[in-house]
Amino acid sequence: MASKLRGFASQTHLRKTIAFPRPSDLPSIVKRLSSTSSPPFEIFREPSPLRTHRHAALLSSRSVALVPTMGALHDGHLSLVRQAASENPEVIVSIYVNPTQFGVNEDLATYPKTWESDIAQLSALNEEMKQNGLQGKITAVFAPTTGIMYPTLPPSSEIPGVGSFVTITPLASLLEGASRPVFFRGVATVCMKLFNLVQPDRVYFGQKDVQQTVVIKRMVEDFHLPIDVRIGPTTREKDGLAMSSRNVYLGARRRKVGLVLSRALKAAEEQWVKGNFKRGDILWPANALADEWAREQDEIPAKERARFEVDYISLADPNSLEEIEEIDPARGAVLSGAIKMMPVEEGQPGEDCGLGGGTGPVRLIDNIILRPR
Ligand SMILES: Nc1ncnc2c1ncn2[C@@H]1O[C@H](COP(=O)(O)OP(=O)(O)OP(=O)(O)O)[C@@H](O)[C@H]1O
Ligand SMILES: CC(C)(CO)[C@@H](O)C(=O)[O-]
Ligand code: BAL
Repeated sequence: MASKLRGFASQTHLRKTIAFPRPSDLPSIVKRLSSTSSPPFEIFREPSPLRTHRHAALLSSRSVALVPTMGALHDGHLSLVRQAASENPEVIVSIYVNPTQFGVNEDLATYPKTWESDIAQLSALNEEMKQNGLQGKITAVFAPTTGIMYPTLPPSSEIPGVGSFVTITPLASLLEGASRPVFFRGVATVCMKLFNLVQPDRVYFGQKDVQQTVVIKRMVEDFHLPIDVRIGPTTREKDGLAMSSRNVYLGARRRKVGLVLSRALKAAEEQWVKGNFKRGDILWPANALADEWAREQDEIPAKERARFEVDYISLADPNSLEEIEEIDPARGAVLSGAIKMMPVEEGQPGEDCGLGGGTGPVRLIDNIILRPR
C-alpha cells in the first residue's frame, strides 16, 4: 500500500514567509469600514459576471487565487487570504454555506452567518494588505445562492442522496467521514463547482481541516484539474485552541475544556519529537491526557463542568489517512483528533453558554502534521 502512495513531500507546499505587520490595526479598520458604503471589491451572486471578471484577469495574465469559505470569518480565514494575496495579484473569496456537506441532523440551520462583519473584515484586510505592500488584493467575493449552486435538483444530505456528486473514496469515509458520512461528498462536490466557476490558478485551504486538504488534493489529481492546492497553517487562539467558526457555540466552560484536544495532540507530538515512531508510544499520552480531563469533569458539579466525548485520536498516513502502526520517518504522519463537547449542564443565570445557549453539542477538530525527517 505504502509504495503506491506518493511521498509526503508532494503533499506540502513551500510557502513564502509572509510578514503580517500590525494585524492589531485590523479591528479599528473594520470599524471604520463597517460604516462606509461600498466594499473595495466586486460582489458576485451569479456565474456570468464572475466569469467575465475572471476572463479579464486571464487576458491580463494575472493569476487568480480562490479562498473558499462558509463565512463567519475569523483570523484563520484572513491568514489564508493574506497568503493568497502574497502569491497572486487577484484573490476571490467565496462565501457559501453548502447544504450538502451537512448531515440531516447537523447544524446547517444554525450555522453562524455574519455577512456584514465578513465584508467589513475583508474590506479592512484589503487596506491592511495594501499598506503592507502585498502584491495582491481581494478583487471579488462570490456569494451564490443555493439555486445557483444546485441548478437542477434540490441539494440532498441523504445517504445515498439523489443528485450530481463527486465522491472520493475511501478517503471520504475515514475519520471525519466516519462520523459525518455525507460531509466529504458535499465538500468535494461544492469545491468542484466553485473550481469550475472561478477557474482559479491556486486554491487556499487551512490545515485545520486536514482531511479536507487531502480529499481536495486527491480530487485535483484524479480529475486532472489545472489548479495548485496551497495549504495555510492552523491559526490558533493564544492558549492553543484552533480557531473555528463553530467556536462561538462553546461559551466559557466548554471553551476552557475544549483545549483538551490540542493538549492531547501536543502530548502525542512530543513522543515523535523524542524519537518514538510506534503507534502505542505516540498515542498513549494523548489518550491518557484526554481520560484524565474527562475524569476531572465527571467529578465536579454539573453546574460547573463541561463534559466531552472523544470521537477519535488518530495516527495516520499523510496520503491515505489510513491508520498506521509505526511512522516511516521518510513519510511522516498526520496526528488528528475530534471531540464532541456535550451540551452545557445546569447553565447558571448570566453565564456565557455560547451562541444558542449551550443546548447543542459542539464538534471540535484539530491536528498536527508530523513532518518527514
Ligand atoms: N484556524 C484556522 N486556521 C487556518 N485555516 C482555517 C482555520 N479555520 C478554518 N480555516 C480554513 O478556512 C477555510 C474555510 O473554513 P470554514 O469557513 O469552514 O471555517 P471553519 O472555521 O473551519 O468553520 P467550521 O466551524 O465550520 O469548521 C477552510 O479551508 C478551513 O480549513
Ligand atoms: C471548503 C468549504 C468552503 C466547502 O464548503 C468548507 O468545507 C470549509 O469552509 O472548510
Ligand atoms: N470547515 C469545515 C466545514 C464543516 O465543518 O462543515
